[in-house]
Amino acid sequence: MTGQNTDSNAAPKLSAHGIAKSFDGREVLHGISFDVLRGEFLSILGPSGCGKSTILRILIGLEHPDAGCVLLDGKDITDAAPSKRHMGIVFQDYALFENMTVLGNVEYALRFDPTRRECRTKIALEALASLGMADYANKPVAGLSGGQMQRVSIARTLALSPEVILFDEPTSGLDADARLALRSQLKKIQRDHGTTMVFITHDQEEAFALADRVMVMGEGSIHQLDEPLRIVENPADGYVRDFVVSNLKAKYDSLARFASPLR
Ligand SMILES: Nc1ncnc2c1ncn2[C@@H]1O[C@H](COP(=O)(O)OP(=O)(O)OP(=O)(O)O)[C@@H](O)[C@H]1O
Repeated sequence: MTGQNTDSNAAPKLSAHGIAKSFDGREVLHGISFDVLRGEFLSILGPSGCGKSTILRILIGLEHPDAGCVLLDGKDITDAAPSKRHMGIVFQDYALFENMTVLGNVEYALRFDPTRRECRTKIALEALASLGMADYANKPVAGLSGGQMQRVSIARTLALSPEVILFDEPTSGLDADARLALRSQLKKIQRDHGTTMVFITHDQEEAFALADRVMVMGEGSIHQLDEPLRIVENPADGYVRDFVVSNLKAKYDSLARFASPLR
């Protein structure tokens, strides 16, 4: 694996060290280690079944690793409850209450936070505004498009001011226009809020369009972690070249404008 950190002086926000995980006697993660830098957008790219969601679930505490540890700001949180990790997660299927309004959904989680309960409507409206959904606040969720529902779901996570947001293929149910709109909103949130983001996808173009760095996974292991252009210019091995670079190149001949010739 190459290119762990772009700045060796930057303390990582989130780290995974030697994470291993088996299900039913089959090891699906083989001692994975990586850092996510403060305020960074890290895309985790890999084919279906390679272990992307399992990593995310371990980072947020929905699964416990068999070996290894998770650090947040250098502190071991491997055994901490998900609610104590200062992280939010956004799933592909939105997980909204369809019988409630847009505002009701975003306010819901804030009701359980004594420090924010009183001003939950203001916080929820600000989060919805960040996603361009403030005008929909009083509409029922049931009538929204998939892209709008996903934006509400992200606003609900953002309202809790997580230090890290994990995204589990949030665009895979959306059409091309909605995907593009959501991508630019995520980048804006990253810029405006300085939130550290980890985004998993099996779509090469999406991973490269969004990320400060991309982590390319094969079956349960990391092949390369680096900045997008560096991966394009210097794929670590044949797998990265075939799964990522050739794929991108086939999709976009224009890639040749900024990449050196593929070897
Ligand atoms: N709770 C579980 N019980 C048994 N097997 C599991 C469990 N969770 C994941 N797996 C298996 O672990 C492997 C990795 O799954 P994971 O969902 O992490 O992959 P993924 O890369 O996110 O795939 P996809 O892109 O299809 O969601 C798969 O073979 C999956 O079937």
